[in-house]
Amino acid sequence: MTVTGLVAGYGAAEVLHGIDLEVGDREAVAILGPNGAGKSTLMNVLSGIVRPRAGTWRLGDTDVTGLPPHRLVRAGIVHVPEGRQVFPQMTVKENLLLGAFARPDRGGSRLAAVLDLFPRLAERIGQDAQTLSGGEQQMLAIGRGLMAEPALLLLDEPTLGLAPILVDEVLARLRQICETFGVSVLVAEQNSYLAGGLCHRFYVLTDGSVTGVSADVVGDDAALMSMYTGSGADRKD
Ligand SMILES: Nc1ncnc2c1ncn2[C@@H]1O[C@H](COP(=O)(O)OP(=O)(O)OP(=O)(O)O)[C@@H](O)[C@H]1O
Repeated sequence: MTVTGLVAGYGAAEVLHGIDLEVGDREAVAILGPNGAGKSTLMNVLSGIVRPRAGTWRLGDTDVTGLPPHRLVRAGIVHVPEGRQVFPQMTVKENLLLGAFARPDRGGSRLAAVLDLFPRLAERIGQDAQTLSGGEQQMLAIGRGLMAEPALLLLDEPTLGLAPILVDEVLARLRQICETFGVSVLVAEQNSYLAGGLCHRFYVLTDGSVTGVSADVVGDDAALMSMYTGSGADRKD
């Protein structure tokens, strides 16, 4: 995906002032940034929930700028929003099959691949989603996103509020998602150390703009903090 000059906001407030970024095929790319930087706004624009004021985004050769959410899903952009939004009174299997609504003919084979990726879900296939732990619900939300056969998966803070052991288990799947499913991933995270070892490339979102940074900067708390607070840091050019 290639995003160019994306501007978005709410009412009088402009939150994104011209975002340029790139996610390559089968790449896991992280958007890092402090609270309120605009990470969710970016995800919501790219998935059609918030309308942009300017800018374009393309998936491969296709201009998908401003399409409504259901058409973006069909085009291959699938959003797993912050907060593990599963259907609580439906089973794990029902939640997963709902994710395949755009491609019902291929739901069965996809289900097997998702259950291979998350064996915890396979063990709980008939259980209501509301009875899963927080980490298992997050796996279910990601699994449901994969059921739609995305080309690009947008993950908004997938580790928020999870116990450390489940954080590792969820994030360890990122590379596997790219490699096994042939999917590109754009993941928004506040915690750089979580994304550091797992993503291929990194951007920092501050003041409504993004800057590409190297893994070294991501691993350097002081450098990141100075970017977050606007006191300058190493750029990767
Ligand atoms: N629906 C909305 N209406 C008005 N302002 C909004 C709305 N959603 C977000 N904002 C504002 O836009 C700014 C960016 O918010 P956003 O949720 O995109 O940031 P974020 O980086 O995802 O933050 P966090 O890490 O805390 O989730 C904030 O100032 C927020 O108050």
